[in-house]
Amino acid sequence: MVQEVRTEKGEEDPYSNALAQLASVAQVIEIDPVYYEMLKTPRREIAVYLHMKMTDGSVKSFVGYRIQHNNARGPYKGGLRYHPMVSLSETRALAMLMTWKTALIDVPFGGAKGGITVDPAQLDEDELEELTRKYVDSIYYNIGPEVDVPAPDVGTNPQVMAWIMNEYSKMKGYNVPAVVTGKPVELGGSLGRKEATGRGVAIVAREALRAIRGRDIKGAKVAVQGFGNVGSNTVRFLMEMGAKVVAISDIGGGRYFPDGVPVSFEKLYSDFLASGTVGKLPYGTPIGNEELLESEVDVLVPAALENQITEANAHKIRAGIVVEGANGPTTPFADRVLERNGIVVIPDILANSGGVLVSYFEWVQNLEREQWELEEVNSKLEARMVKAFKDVHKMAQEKGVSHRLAALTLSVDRVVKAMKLSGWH
Ligand SMILES: NC(=O)C1=CN([C@@H]2O[C@H](COP(=O)(O)OP(=O)(O)OC[C@H]3O[C@@H](n4cnc5c(N)ncnc54)[C@H](O)[C@@H]3O)[C@@H](O)[C@H]2O)C=CC1
Ligand SMILES: O=C(O)CCC(=O)C(=O)O
Repeated sequence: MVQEVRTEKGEEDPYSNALAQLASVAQVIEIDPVYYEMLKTPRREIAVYLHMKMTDGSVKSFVGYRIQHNNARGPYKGGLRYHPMVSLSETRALAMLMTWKTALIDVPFGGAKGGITVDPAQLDEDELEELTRKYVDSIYYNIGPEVDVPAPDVGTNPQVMAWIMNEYSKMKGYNVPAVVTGKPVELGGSLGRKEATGRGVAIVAREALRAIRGRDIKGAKVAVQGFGNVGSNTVRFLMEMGAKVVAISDIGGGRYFPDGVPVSFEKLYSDFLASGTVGKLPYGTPIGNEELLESEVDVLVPAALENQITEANAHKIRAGIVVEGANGPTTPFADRVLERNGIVVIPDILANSGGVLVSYFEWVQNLEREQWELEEVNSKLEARMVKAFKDVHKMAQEKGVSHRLAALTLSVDRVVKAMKLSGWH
């Protein structure tokens, strides 16, 4: 028993929830106690303090993390988050989720996550670049194409990835595109990576609705919370599939469209950019975040942050299925309530794995100095997402367990096998 690992208490502590998920797997398959103990904690935790001279001459300090959970199946892999609520517990939990996600979608990576506790909207472009470069300088010895490969997450984007690549490459003395994924295409990023997570969420929603409810995605009513990279692309591909997107939201508010979004996705997105938030779109009726989550739809996609479906609102959810675009949007308590109410949850590690899958494609392209056509990326993404869904669905049916437990069980089993074969003990 590792005594120093303490977690905050409460339903919404991300690391406690990640540990609870791991414990649930141990009820389904036998996990050698040595490996179970190893999986409960990350292999390495890095905390760095970044001191910055701001544009106005003041000095500010920020804390950044890189948590490396497991690398039995390959280099550590996972996104980098810039958000004021970034914490050690959250980053630990997200790193563990990445280990399960890479195993489930079966790419040769382990799991990691990084973050800086900062509101990027409060920094100007120069400050953001400087902060990113300082972070890279501080974790330089612990990242690299064969070591740990960061990628975008909440509050970061291809530009931030470009700075990471450049700072790392400067220190190496030569160009190292494979140190990071989600880069701009001009710098070796993969075609299709930016849209990949949302595309994958839409594919999994389509498959799940068909397999579980016997319904076609065409005409199905959908609500999507969050309109960033994942949320907006999920809306885009669901609209392309003919779904009726009746509610969308972001941090600035939401909009309800009883008959579906009344304009094309391109128009919706340009109106969103012009108004700066979904809450100020010139059409649709205003809808609150809670109301959106509780709307009566075939598919609900939480695609913002953790802990959106909790003890407080789980009993009010009226969706047919919940497809987790975000990481950790449903607490374990809420999971049980939804299951009892017959609402199927398609878990994060399956639903949003399209992002890391195309990150893997990007890494391969970088190592081989190749650029794949968009069609090749998208058709590989489609095939792998459909297969992953089918594997999880089959396991859920055979074992009579939730899709989350089936997905976690498949993943943990693969990671434990890799640890065992490598002789970890
Ligand atoms: N970017 C990626 O490729 C991947 C992201 N994810 C997960 O998807 C989720 C979203 O990530 P991104 O779209 O990349 O981040 P983002 O920073 O691009 O967008 C986040 C969105 O959530 C909204 N939001 C924040 N708080 C909200 C609230 N209380 N109510 C409604 N909306 C709120 C923001 O306004 C924004 O629209 C996160 O959980 C992330 O870890 C998972 C897999 C890959
Ligand atoms: O693309 C990646 O490497 C990881 C993206 C990520 O952070 C996630 O899937 O949660």
